[in-house]
Amino acid sequence: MTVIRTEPLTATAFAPFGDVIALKNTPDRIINQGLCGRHHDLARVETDAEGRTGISLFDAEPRALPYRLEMMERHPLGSQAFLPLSPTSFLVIVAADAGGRPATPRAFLTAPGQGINLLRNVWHGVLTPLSRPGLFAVIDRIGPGDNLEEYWFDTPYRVETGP
Ligand SMILES: NC(=O)N[C@@H](O)C(=O)O
Ligand code: NI
Repeated sequence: MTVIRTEPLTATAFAPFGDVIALKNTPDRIINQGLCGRHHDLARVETDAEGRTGISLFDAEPRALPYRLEMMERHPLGSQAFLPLSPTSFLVIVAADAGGRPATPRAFLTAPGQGINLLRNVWHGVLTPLSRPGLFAVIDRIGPGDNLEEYWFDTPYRVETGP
């Protein structure tokens, strides 16, 4: 089984796949009579003309490392963002496309509280919390058509904690 080692999630490393959603060092705007910092426009939310962007809640069972990666998926019609509703770290697995299937995956561990936005049609593992509660706000495309493509690996990968 091929081993994938986790990397810390950074905006630069994740840029080809999407956005890291986290507080900036300083807010873009101070609003609400000076009582709130707005950290503005942090993610590239995408949808097709037939769809709309919706907000859902996912209550997911936690998994553990080492993690057996058997399948990756992508959403050809829109982006998908995951915002943890608790200060927990979760596992984010992504891959470039290689002729209609995932290339070698990369696995990132979020810092507690970091969220992510996956760009349209980016291969990814399903939401993978590593502790309870696995409660996330999910912002993604709602609409007609098939917005889910799955790829099942002949041989699973084993995702382990990085060096
Ligand atoms: N299927 C679904 O709504 N969730 C997945 O897309 C996922 O990325 O977890
Ligand atoms: Ni998804």
